Amino acid sequence: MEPVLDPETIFRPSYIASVELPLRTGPVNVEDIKTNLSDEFSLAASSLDMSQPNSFVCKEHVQVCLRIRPFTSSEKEQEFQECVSIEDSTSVILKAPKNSMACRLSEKNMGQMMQKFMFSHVFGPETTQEEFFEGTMKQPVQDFLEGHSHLIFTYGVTNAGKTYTFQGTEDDVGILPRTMDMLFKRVHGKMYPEMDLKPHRCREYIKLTKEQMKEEIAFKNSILRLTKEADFQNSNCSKTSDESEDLEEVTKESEQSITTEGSHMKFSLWVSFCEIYNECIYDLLFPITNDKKRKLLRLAQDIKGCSYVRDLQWVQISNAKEAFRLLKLGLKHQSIACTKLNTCSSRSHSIFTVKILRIEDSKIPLVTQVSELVLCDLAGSERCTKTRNEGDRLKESGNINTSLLILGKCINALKNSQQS
Ligand SMILES: Nc1ncnc2c1ncn2[C@@H]1O[C@H](COP(=O)(O)OP(=O)(O)OP(=O)(O)O)[C@@H](O)[C@H]1O
Repeated sequence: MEPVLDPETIFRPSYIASVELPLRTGPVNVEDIKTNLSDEFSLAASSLDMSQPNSFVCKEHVQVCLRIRPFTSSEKEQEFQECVSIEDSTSVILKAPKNSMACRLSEKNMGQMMQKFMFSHVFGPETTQEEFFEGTMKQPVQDFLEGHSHLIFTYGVTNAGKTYTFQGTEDDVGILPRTMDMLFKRVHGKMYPEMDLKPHRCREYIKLTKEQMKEEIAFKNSILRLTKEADFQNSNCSKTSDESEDLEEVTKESEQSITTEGSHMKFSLWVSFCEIYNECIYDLLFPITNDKKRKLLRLAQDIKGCSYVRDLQWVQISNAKEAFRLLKLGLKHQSIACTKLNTCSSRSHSIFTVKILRIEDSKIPLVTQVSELVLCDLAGSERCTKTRNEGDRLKESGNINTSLLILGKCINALKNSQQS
């Protein structure tokens, strides 16, 4: 069914923000999640050198890119096309839709109101998935491989195109599968073969005993077996590529593996996938307990005060295909429902995290660095018309507090990067 178009909400840009996290993140006070963060924002902003124009961007700690999706066929029939115009590669002009209340009011008072917005980069409707990946993700992925942590998130109201940008479609995959493909192409031939070193808490790692390693391998096998069952034939929401054929096209440059590392440097890659749904955190890779309930996870802090999700499963992956299989398994468990504008709307914030252990592979392997790449697809704030998951009582997401948790992480990163 075609969605009902609402002139007040028709301009639906989506944003992708990329935050470089400092090597050591400082404490995130879990209680702060419920506080008003506007003060924090101004604090972080005031600690920047504001004599520099646009100093967020100058220092390159935060990049905010705007992607404007093409109009759908039903939108084309409406008179919305003139609402947004791209001025140049970093700015857009917005006008209220002609028949909207905002337009009528502004015309009455002072003529049609226009607003200009600036971004790190603006991507127009003709931008392909490949071009968008090249323009936004290639550098962060490269930095990540060199040991810098990054937080990437898509942000926008329902139907803006966040999930399309994040996951993509079967024919044209989005930034997440492309990221995994680039990562594995780069570390090709340099994978650490054992599973004895595992990320732990925030940026730590642990050495597994032989017994623990066996358990780890058994767990990985059981998860991968589950992924075989996780096809999307019964789902209306098949959003990812089945196999990695499309990914062959990802940047030619990315096909070169890392050559700058010492010959003993190896990489161990681990992923986790969770969602925040109505303020509760669930593991998307291991969601069902014996009593068929989803296990609720909690935020915790390590001794340095860095926050992490306790008991979240980390799975070691050996190639991009394994990563896609885990992504698909997780998506099967994600909370999805209908909104007025999107029949297949993500109702939770999904967080896919990749951790890389850089390992000096000598007689006694030594982890020299743990870095993380956090990819969040934030739910658009909108009331649902019906839920997909039977028995769901809570039908709304886009929850303010959980969004603030992620924003809080950004602020924290900003503050720390000012200090360092
Ligand atoms: N760049 C694009 N090119 C073509 N189609 C797009 C593009 N971006 C989004 N779409 C289409 O627009 C619709 C809405 O996109 P999507 O589901 O990604 O929105 P969303 O922001 O994730 O919404 P929600 O928050 O409700 O989950 C989908 O049908 C999607 O295929």
